[in-house]
Amino acid sequence: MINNKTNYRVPVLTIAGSDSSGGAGIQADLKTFSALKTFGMSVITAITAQNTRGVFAVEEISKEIIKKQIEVIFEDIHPKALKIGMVSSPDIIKQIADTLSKYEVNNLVIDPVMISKSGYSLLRTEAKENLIKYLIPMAYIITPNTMEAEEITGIHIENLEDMKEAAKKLLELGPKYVLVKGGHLDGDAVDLLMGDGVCELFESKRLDRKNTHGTGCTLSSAIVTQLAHGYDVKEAVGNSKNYITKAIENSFDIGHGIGPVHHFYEFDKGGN
Ligand SMILES: Nc1ncnc2c1ncn2[C@@H]1O[C@H](COP(=O)(O)OP(=O)(O)O)[C@@H](O)[C@H]1O
Ligand SMILES: Cc1ncc(COP(=O)(O)O)c(N)n1
Repeated sequence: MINNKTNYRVPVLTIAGSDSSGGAGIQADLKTFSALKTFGMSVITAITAQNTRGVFAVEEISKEIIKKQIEVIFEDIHPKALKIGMVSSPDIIKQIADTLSKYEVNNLVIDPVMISKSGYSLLRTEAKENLIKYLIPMAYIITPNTMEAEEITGIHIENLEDMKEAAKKLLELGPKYVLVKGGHLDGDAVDLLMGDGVCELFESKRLDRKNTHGTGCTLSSAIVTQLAHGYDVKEAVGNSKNYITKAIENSFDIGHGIGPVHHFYEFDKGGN
């Protein structure tokens, strides 16, 4: 995954919420960006008071400062790839879409975060419509888990066939590719990539681990880094699936609830 395409100076961006306990959200994104040898930047959309046991409060950031953060980044350090994670309100979603539309946006990964592993709603009910109408059509790739794919498409997902049906419906909303993550189904952890003539499965053994806080954030951030390094969509998803599998395998107990996955910062001579 780290080879002559790696360039530690490649700028990447996350637009997401802060997780005070460091396992998910902006913190997971920046850790992944660093571990996968890119220069991470952030636009914070909300502050959550969160730990491994749950989310206890959420305060949304004003849409004016969200707009300003995006503008000053794009007018100075143009990201090679970016992701959008937790965005809880319809107004903030619209603001982000309007602001991004002023710039050339490449490699936009959208992780349509809805509910935390601990069961807290991170997307207001009335925000779903704007997510579908304004943000999803701008994406290069969206990465819903099965519950998010169900919520957006109305298709009940129990198996791979259902995942395929949902992926087709999600593509009709406008993103170039869809990765439906099968982490919440029974059996092996199988993710389905679909779009632009591609239909491919990315599989790993299901790991018996309780500490999966931040898996979705980490996977979508890894995809951002691989796109920024110049990999095509299949390589980017494949490399990222390997990274998240290793990160879950090495996840660890910290705190009293659902602990985080492990990020890898080993020195590697492959980059420049
Ligand atoms: N127990 C597990 N063992 C192996 N891989 C897993 C496990 N749980 C999730 N994954 C993988 O982690 C990634 C994130 O998936 P998922 O947990 O479904 O997303 P989210 O965090 O958005 O709910 C996917 O690649 C999924 O297949
Ligand atoms: C700020 C923020 N963003 C995203 C998640 C989802 O992560 P998970 O599903 O692992 O709880 C989270 N818990 N907090």
